[in-house]
Amino acid sequence: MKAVKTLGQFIIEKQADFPYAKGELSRLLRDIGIAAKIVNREINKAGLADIIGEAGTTNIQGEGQKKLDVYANEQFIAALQSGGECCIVVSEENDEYIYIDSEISKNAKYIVAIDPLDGSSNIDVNVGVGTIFSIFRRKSVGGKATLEDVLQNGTEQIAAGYVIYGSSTMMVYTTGKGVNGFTLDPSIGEFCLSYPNMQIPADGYIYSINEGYYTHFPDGIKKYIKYCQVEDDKTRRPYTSRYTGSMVADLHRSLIKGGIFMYPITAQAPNGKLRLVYECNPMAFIVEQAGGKASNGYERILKLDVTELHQRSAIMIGSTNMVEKAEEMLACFSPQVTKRNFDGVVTIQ
Ligand SMILES: O=P(O)(O)OC[C@H]1O[C@](O)(COP(=O)(O)O)[C@@H](O)[C@@H]1O
Ligand SMILES: [Mg+2]
Ligand SMILES: [Mg+2]
Repeated sequence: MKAVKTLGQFIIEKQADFPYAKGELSRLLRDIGIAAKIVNREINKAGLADIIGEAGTTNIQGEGQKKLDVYANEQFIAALQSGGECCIVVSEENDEYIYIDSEISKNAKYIVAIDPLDGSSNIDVNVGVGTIFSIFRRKSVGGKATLEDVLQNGTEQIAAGYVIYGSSTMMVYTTGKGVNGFTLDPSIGEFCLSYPNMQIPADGYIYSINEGYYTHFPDGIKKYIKYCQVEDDKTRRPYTSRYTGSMVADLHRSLIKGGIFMYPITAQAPNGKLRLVYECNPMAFIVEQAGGKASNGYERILKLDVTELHQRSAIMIGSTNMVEKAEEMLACFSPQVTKRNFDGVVTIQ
C-alpha cells in the first residue's frame, strides 16, 4: 500500500530546497490550505446552506458579488491574518489592498494576491469553481509595506497556486521548482500528493474560449478559432471546444490533457476581462513551471508591467505549440492590435 504524502509533509520536505528558509512560506501555504478546506466544506453543501445566490453587493470591477465570493474572501483573509506570515492581502473582492496590522504579523514579509472564488457565475449551477493565489516577498524593509511592494511584475512571484472545487477538490501550486497537485481526501481531511511534477503537453487538441463573443474578437483570434475547426487529420483537427466559464477549471483541464485557454480583448473589454495580479500572473507562473506558455498575444504575461491592483489583461495560455500558433495568427492578422491597442486605443477590424 503506497504511503500517502500530505501537503504539510511535502511542504516541509521541499523546504530543504530553500537553504535559507525559516518555514514562513511553508506556514503561509499551510494557512491557504486550511482556508481552502473551510471553503470546500461550504461549496460541497452549497444547495443546502444559505450560501448560494447574490450577496447584494458589488465589487470594484462592477460585478455583483455572490454570497460565496464574500464567504470565501472572508475565510482566506481570516486565515492569512491569523497565520502571521502575511503583511498585505490583495483581493478581487476588496477595492484597496488590506494591510494586516497585528502583533503576530509585524515581521511578516509576504504579500498574497487572491481571487477567493473564481468562476462565480458557476456557483449556483454546480459547475467547477476555484480559488487562485499569488505570493510575493515585500521589497521594502521596515515599517509598513507599501503599494510598491504590491505592484510587482509576475516574474517576482515566489509562489502561486489554485484550488479547484470540482468532482474532487485539489490544490495545485508552484514555488518555482515545478508544479505539484494534491487531492483532498475528505476521510482524513488532508490534501494528499496525487499529481507530482505536473507537465503540460506541448501540443493539445482542446481549445477553450467564449465563442459567444466571436464577432467582437480581433481578426487574429477569429482566424485561430477557424484554424482549430478546420478538418486536418495530420494535426488531429478539428480540435474539441471546451469552455466552462471558470478559468481555474478550464486551465486545470489544459494542464492535464494539453490545450489552450484564451480570453482576448473584445469591444466590451478593450483591455481583456481577466485580472493580471490575481488571475493571469499566478496561472501563467504555474503553466510556465509545467512547461507551457502564457502571453497576452504579444508579450509574456509575467513580464507585463503591473501598475494597478485590479488591472486587466488579454490572455492566451496553455500548451506551448498551441499558444505560439495563436500568437502567429495575431501577429499576422491583427498586427495593429499590437502594443498600441493595449495602451487603450482599440480598433476592432
Ligand atoms: O462569462 P465570461 O465572460 O466568459 O467570463 C468567464 C471568465 O470570468 C471568470 O469567471 C472571472 O473570474 P471571477 O469569477 O473570479 O470573477 C473566469 O473564471 C472565467 O474564465
Ligand atoms: Mg476569477
Ligand atoms: Mg473571483
